[in-house]
Amino acid sequence: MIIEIDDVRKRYGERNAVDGVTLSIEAGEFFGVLGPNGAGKSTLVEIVEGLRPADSGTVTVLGRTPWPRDLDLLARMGIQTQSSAFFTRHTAIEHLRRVAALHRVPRERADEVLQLVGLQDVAETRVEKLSGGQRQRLAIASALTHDPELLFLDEPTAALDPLARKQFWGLLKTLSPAGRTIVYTTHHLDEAEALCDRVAIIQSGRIVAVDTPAGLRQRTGSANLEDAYLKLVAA
Ligand SMILES: Nc1ncnc2c1ncn2[C@@H]1O[C@H](COP(=O)(O)OP(=O)(O)OP(=O)(O)O)[C@@H](O)[C@H]1O
Repeated sequence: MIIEIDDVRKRYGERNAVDGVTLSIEAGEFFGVLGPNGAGKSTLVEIVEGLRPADSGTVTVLGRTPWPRDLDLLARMGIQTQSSAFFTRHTAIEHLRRVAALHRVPRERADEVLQLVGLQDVAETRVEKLSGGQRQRLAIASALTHDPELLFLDEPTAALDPLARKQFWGLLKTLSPAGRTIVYTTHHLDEAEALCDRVAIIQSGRIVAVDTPAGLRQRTGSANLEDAYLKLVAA
């Protein structure tokens, strides 16, 4: 298992943001984390990333404990967030070269990841001039620069129009070759259905279901994951 979460809890005042979650994610899985606003998805994922501590329970990531912060472990993870930081006055390629330098990987890796996310045509465009979709691609390229074994994606298609979003799926599908594990948080259930090997549905800090999209459809007698999700969170 790449990620093992055992009875993790996190409270903010009176609120149980994460309320006893136990979950394992295998190497090479494209794993979706789904759930309503405020369900505790970000809190759980941030605990796994080592960005915040749990109150109780244990988390093991790549055989190590993410909190207190483990720099060796961080070097093996790529994290794309909604607020991914950019060197905005740089061009796209300069930005990626800075990121490559921070990770101490060869400069050429910047060109590789630029190409991987399809941004070669805007290599010399300043980051602040990129469109929302191009920035999303750049955020993913940044998270991939050091070729992490484990990649966290937080709503990578949030800023995209419906057509661009579908086109983006092609890119997302290429991100998990060679056993890379992906933990992917989203509200887009069609996307989760198209991309994820398994998903966890979280509600009020607890796991409602963990299964393949097909398993959830079958279990709930639903035509698609969105219907299955709506039945499960309403139950
Ligand atoms: N730093 C914090 N301080 C206090 N409460 C917090 C903090 N972070 C999250 N919460 C609360 O914990 C609960 C879970 O929030 P979290 O952001 O993990 O949910 P989420 O599932 O990621 O939601 P969304 O889909 O809206 O991003 C919410 O009630 C939220 O208000």
